[in-house]
Amino acid sequence: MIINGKEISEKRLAALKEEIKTSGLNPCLATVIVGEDPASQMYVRMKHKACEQVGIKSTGVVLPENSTTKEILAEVEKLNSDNLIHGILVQLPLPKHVDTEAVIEAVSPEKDVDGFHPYNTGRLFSGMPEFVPCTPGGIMTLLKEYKIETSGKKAVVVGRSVDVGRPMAALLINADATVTVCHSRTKNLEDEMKAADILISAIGKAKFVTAEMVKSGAVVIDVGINQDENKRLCGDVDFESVKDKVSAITPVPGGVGPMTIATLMENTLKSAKMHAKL
Ligand SMILES: Nc1nc2c(c(=O)[nH]1)N[C@@H](CN(C=O)c1ccc(C(=O)N[C@@H](CCC(=O)O)C(=O)O)cc1)CN2
Repeated sequence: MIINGKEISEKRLAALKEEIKTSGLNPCLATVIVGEDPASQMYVRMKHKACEQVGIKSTGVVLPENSTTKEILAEVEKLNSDNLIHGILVQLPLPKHVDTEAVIEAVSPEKDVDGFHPYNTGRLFSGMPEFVPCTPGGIMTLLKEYKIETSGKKAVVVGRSVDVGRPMAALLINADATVTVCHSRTKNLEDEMKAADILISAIGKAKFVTAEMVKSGAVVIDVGINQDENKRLCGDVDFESVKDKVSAITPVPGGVGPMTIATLMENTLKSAKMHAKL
């Protein structure tokens, strides 16, 4: 089975549009982008377009590549204190000279729709999630939509990044899976991967995962955003070799990516609802 993230994200966005229309709320998302990385510019454009699609207001702060950490923090502070803004996201990666952790920590936890602030990661790891990072959150939605059982399953997450691998592991633990996190220092990576009922690949290497590395009937979720030898977008998984061996697999494009954006929209509405109660 091919897990169609594009279709599920469209369905979720349509439901969100209806909910916002009747909610009486005026959710608003602010994006911050530093520099001119074309991929980051494209993702930010996609986020503003999704806002328009569902009826969320959006506003964008664009800062030059050579902005200092202090200048970025000042912009984030302005957004924190603007009562009309419910969600703030700083597009990552930031330029190398910027203190990314300081910027992430500067976003008010109540507006942290990316779920990257230590307050929100702490809540997630304590089993009391509030804002969940959008990519792993979107993956959990896909698993639920396709009725893929997690309880008691062996899940292997390859990658330990703060934005994907770690929160993914926490979400799977919260969903009663038995979770192994693998990374660049893991011994016998292939053996670990082959033991997985659910394999989440966030490695960042084009077509790294081949059929020999996955168990028959496993569920394979591909978080990779890479380019193949012909400069075409591809995932971490060699889709053609793996798809016939597994019970379910996400394609790239059209799998996890669209769910990242749909989850961001859901988090923004959630934030607007929380602010309305304050
Ligand atoms: N502040 C954040 N920065 C980044 C995040 C994030 O969640 N918050 N995630 C990624 C990039 N990202 C969103 O920002 C993102 C990546 C990919 C997609 C997507 O829909 N991809 C499509 C293909 C699009 C294409 O044609 O290239 C797909 O997979 O089908 C959406 C969002 C890093 N930074």
